[in-house]
Amino acid sequence: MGQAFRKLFDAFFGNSEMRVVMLGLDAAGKTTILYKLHIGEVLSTVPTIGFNVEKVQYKNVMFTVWDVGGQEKLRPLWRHYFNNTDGLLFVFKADSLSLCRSMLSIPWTERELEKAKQEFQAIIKDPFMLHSVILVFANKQDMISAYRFCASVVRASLLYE
Ligand SMILES: Nc1nc2c(ncn2[C@@H]2O[C@H](COP(=O)(O)OP(=O)(O)OP(=O)(O)O)[C@@H](O)[C@H]2O)c(=O)[nH]1
Ligand SMILES: [Mg+2]
Repeated sequence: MGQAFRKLFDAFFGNSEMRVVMLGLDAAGKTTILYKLHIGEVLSTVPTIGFNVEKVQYKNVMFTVWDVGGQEKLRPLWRHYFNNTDGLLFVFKADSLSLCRSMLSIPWTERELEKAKQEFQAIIKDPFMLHSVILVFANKQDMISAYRFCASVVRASLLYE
């Protein structure tokens, strides 16, 4: 996880203040990531109603990171966070079980991944987001267990795409 954030942060390097908005479907892990970045610990979370915002210092850059609730009823509010945003961190659940279900065409997870893709595409088409740096973060990859082989096949095909 650290490497991916380091790359995002390096892309910004040279500026002193940056605004990042973190979006993704509910339970993707956004708030967990926010506090891991902020205090270096994994805290227990509750679903975000509204937003959390924290400042994260990396080298000479101060990032203001907005973590916005991802529940369906809250998604129409995402666009209010787009203005003046330098970076988008889009988080989706890439635990192996979800990916394997998707690969094996089990409908519930397919819809979830498809929904995440649709939401992501809508965000990056918004005029306020056209010049934002984007990082898409495949979270929950620690949840592998028996699905390891299936997951690596899915990951390989995602990378290929
Ligand atoms: N195994 C595992 N669990 C994770 C990971 N990241 C988050 N979780 C768990 O997933 C659940 C949801 O995490 P949150 O950070 O609250 O999710 P969120 O994206 O902020 O959800 P909303 O606020 O509803 O949009 C929590 O129980 C977390 O502990 C991860 O990388 N691995
Ligand atoms: Mg949250």
